[in-house]
Amino acid sequence: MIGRLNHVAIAVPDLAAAAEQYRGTLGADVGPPQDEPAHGVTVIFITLPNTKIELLHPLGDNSPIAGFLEKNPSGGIHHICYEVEDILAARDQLIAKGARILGSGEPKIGAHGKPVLFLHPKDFTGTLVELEQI
Ligand SMILES: CC[C@H](C(=O)O)C(=O)SCCNC(=O)CCNC(=O)[C@H](O)C(C)(C)COP(=O)(O)OP(=O)(O)OC[C@H]1O[C@@H](n2cnc3c(N)ncnc32)[C@H](O)[C@@H]1OP(=O)(O)O
Ligand SMILES: [Co+2]
Repeated sequence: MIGRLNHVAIAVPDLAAAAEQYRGTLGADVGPPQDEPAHGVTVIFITLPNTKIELLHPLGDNSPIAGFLEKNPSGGIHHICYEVEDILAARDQLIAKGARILGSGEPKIGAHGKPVLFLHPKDFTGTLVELEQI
């Protein structure tokens, strides 16, 4: 079911400072900020040779990552995103195996313009898993 690692997401308290750390200190290829109001975040993608890092910062009053940053004020790894070929088929298989899909259960369009879903962290060894259809 899951394929390539699409990205590892890091929630950060200061997006500009984190971007400069990756650009200036780590010499990485850092993209521009992208507001994603439907997801309650602003994201910056960092392109690596074999995957991406997604820097996340809350956007708006009801960001789903606000609680995470309250518990982790310095920031931290927030989720991991795997690629799938058919997100609805993957969802239905996961539900049949007892996994919980977060939100309405219907995919939303993510930062790459592709459908994404999130799986409950308690079902996957304390790790928030995102699936992105490629
Ligand atoms: C623009 C799209 C972009 C893309 O890649 O395309 C994105 O990635 S958008 C990213 C932002 N959106 C989401 O994260 C959506 C899914 N997330 C959620 O719905 C929430 O964050 C949720 C439900 C996972 C957690 O919400 P909240 O922290 O408010 O709830 P709780 O405090 O009740 O947490 C329940 C339980 O889960 C633990 N938890 C929370 N976040 C994480 C995490 N990132 N990794 C691991 N565990 C997490 C939390 O500590 C609670 O555990 P407990 O033992 O009960 O304390
Ligand atoms: Co993501």
